[in-house]
Formats: sequence, C-alpha cells, structure tokens
Amino acid sequence: VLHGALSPVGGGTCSVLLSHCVTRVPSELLTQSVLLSHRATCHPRAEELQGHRWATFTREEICAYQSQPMAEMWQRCARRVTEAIERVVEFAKRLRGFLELSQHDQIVLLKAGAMEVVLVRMCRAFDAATRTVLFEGKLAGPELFRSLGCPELVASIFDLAQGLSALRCSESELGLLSALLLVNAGRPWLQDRPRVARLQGHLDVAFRLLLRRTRREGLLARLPSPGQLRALCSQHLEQVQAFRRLHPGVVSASFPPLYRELFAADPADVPAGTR
Ligand SMILES: N#Cc1cc2c(cc1C(F)(C(F)(F)F)C(F)(F)F)CC[C@H]1N(C(=O)[C@H]3CC[C@H](C(=O)O)CC3)CC[C@@]21S(=O)(=O)c1ccc(F)cc1
Repeated sequence: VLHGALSPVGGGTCSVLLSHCVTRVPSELLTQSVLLSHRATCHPRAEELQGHRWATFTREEICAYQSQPMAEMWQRCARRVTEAIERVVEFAKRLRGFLELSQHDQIVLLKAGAMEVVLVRMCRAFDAATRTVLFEGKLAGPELFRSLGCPELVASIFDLAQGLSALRCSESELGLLSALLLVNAGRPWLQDRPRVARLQGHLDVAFRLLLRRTRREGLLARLPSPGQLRALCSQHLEQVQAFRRLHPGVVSASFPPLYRELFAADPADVPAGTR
C-alpha cells in the first residue's frame, strides 16, 4: 500500500520543481517549502483552528463512545490513524529530496516515523486548558477512549500532546520537526544512509536557523526526546497486538490495509522476497 502511495504521480512534479529551484537558495526557502507542505497536509488547517470555539462532547455522547464495543472503537480510531498517516505520506512526498530517495528508503523512513509525526501533529488540535483533543468534530478528554482498553497509552498520548502544546510551536517549527522525524538517517534498515543524512543535514540547518532567527533556540531542549516518541510508538504496537489477541481476525478483516501494513504486518503478509 505504501509503495503505491509513493508512486511519484502528481506530487513528484511539485517536489522536482521545488528541488530544482530550492537547491541553489539559502535555507529560508527550504523552511518555506516545508511549511507549505505541512500546511497543505495538516487537518484541520491552521486557519480553522484559530478562533474556532470547538464544542465538547455532552455526557450522553461520551457515554455512547464509552459503551461502544472495543472492536468498534478500535476500528474507528484506526481509520483516523490511517487518514492521518495518508496525510503524512503526502507531506513526505512534498519534501524536497524525499522522492529522490530510493523507494525502499522512503518506505523505511515512513514505517519508522509516520506515527511519530501523527502524534506530534495531534498537539495542533489539543486544548491544554481542558486537556481535550479534537476527535470526530468535538473536543474529547481521555475518558472518551475508555472502550479502547488501553488507558495507559491514552494517558501517555495526552501527556505528550499536553507537553507539546505548552511549547506553543509555530506551524514552521512543527513542519520542520515533522520533516526531521521522517528524514532520520539513524533509522534501521536504510540502504543509502549517507544520502538520507545529507537531506537530514539540510533540514537540521534550516531548523536551527529558523530557531535563531525567531530567538527560539531554547525550544530544542524542551522538545520530546526521540526515546519518548519511540516508547509511545512501541506502546502503541503492544496495544495493537493486545487488541488482536483479544479479537482475532478483526484487524485483518476490517482495519485499513495501510494500518495493517504499518502496525500489524503478519509474517505471512510479508512478500516472500523480503522474508
Ligand atoms: N487507533 C488509534 C489511535 C488513534 C489516534 C491516536 C492514537 C491511537 C492509538 F494509540 C490508540 F487507539 F490506542 F489510542 C493507537 F491505535 F494508535 F494505538 C493518537 C492520534 C489521533 N489522531 C490525531 O490526533 C490526528 C493527528 C493528525 C491530524 C492531521 O492529519 O493533521 C489529524 C488528527 C489520529 C488518530 C488518533 S485519534 O484521534 O483517534 C485518538 C485516539 C486516542 C486518543 F487518546 C486520542 C486521539
């Protein structure tokens, strides 16, 4: 599924166009192109988030979510994860140089980093005052997700969103942070590590120059550590496995293919050639 989503139709031209003009210009334009890609692939868009007073769920609505069968709630949330990841794939395709990496390395970087970007993007629609997050059109607290059966994971997700929203990151900061979560030469299984490291270096310089220009150097020390994000993503994988044991067959029968490929790949699913 990822392979198909990365086919350089459409998105490819825009990144080739940008890559042609951007390679000869200082990092400010790299920051501009990352910001454009971020804005174009986030949901809701920044304009919709500002000023909009989002409603919170009523007690009845929360009870309705809490009495959803576990499988039903997991399917709903997995669909939303998948939609969010599809937007992260689109973001990656628009990153200067990403589509020029080998398909293998593009998939390796997305498999390792897409969920981290989704979790970081979540803070855009998080309301720190009420500790609620936008979910299906209204603001939801952690208790709404009770029927998922993974209260610690939900609590950790809310803690991350709380911590990130306290940093009051700009869209440019979130865009460059997301790009650096994806373009990470330290990921395992990369074929052309030096090439990823070069692209990562350009993004790192652009991020540091942005922080210096805006006098936000202190942000770097306060961002979630790679270990924190990695721990969250492995907690997530554990919970998906726990859910599958409780409800065998539901994931393979009714979860989106992209979700299964990223988070629930059976050994049987892996194409013979790469086993
Ligand atoms: N199924 C799910 C699942 C789904 C989601 C998250 C975690 C899980 C799991 F952690 C679970 F369920 F265990 F909590 C899981 F499954 F991953 F393990 C966190 C990111 C959330 N999310 C977003 O916030 C996106 C961010 C990107 C944004 C954009 O595209 O710009 C759109 C909204 C996508 C799905 C969503 S969610 O909204 O369903 C949600 C679910 C539980 C929760 F406590 C808070 C939110």
